[in-house]
Amino acid sequence: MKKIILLGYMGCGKSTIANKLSKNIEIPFVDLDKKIEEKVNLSINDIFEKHGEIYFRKLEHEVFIELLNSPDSLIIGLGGGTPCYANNHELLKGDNVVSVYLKASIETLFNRLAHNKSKRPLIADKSDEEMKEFIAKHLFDRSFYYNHAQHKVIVDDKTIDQTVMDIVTILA
Ligand SMILES: Nc1ncnc2c1ncn2[C@@H]1O[C@H](COP(=O)(O)OP(=O)(O)O)[C@@H](O)[C@H]1O
Ligand SMILES: O=C(O)C1=C[C@@H](OP(=O)(O)O)[C@@H](O)[C@H](O)C1
Ligand SMILES: [Mg+2]
Repeated sequence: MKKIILLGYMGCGKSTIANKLSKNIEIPFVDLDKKIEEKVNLSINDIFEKHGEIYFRKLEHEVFIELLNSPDSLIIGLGGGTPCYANNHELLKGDNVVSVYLKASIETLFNRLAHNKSKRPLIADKSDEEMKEFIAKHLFDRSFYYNHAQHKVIVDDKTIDQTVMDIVTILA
C-alpha cells in the first residue's frame, strides 16, 4: 500500500503538515520520532543522552523500514536527519512511495526553531547566533539527501493549509 513520506530539515513542518494532511486525505499519519520513542520507551532527548546519536540512527533506520513494510497506507513524517543516514535516501524512490521534501529557507527554519529547540538535541544548547550558523551549514550538507525526494514543496510564507493543498495537488 501507498506510503506518503514527508522529509526536510528540523522545523520545516513535517509533523505539523503530516498531521493536517492526514485529516484531509484520511490516511493515517505516523511520526517516525514518536514511533522510535514508543519502541524504546524513551524521549528523543533521552535516547541521544543515554545511548548517543549512532544508536539513534540505527533505531531510526530499523523503524523506518518497519513502517515501509507495513501493509497499510500511511503518511510518514520523518525526522530531519532520516534521509541522511544508513542509505535511507535510497528508500525515498521505492515502489508505492511518494516522497515530498518540504523545503524551507534558513530564515524560516531559524524563526520556527528559535522557540522550539528544547526537544531537539542537536540544537537544544545553541544560542541564537550559533543556531543560525549551524542551520546554514547543516542544511547545505543535508540538501544532497533531501533532493532525492520525488517532489519538492517550498513552505516559506505559506500557511499550514496552503502547504497541505500543495501536497494534495501532487497526490492527485
Ligand atoms: N506555515 C507553517 N507550516 C508548518 N509549521 C508551522 C507553520 N507556521 C508555524 N509553524 C510551526 O513551526 C513548527 C514546525 O515544527 P514541526 O512540525 O515539529 O516540524 P518538523 O517535524 O519538521 O521538525 C511548529 O511549531 C509549527 O506550529
Ligand atoms: O535533524 C535531525 O537530525 C533530527 C531531527 C528530529 O526530528 P524533527 O526534524 O522532526 O525535529 C529528531 O529526529 C532528532 O532530534 C534528530
Ligand atoms: Mg517532527
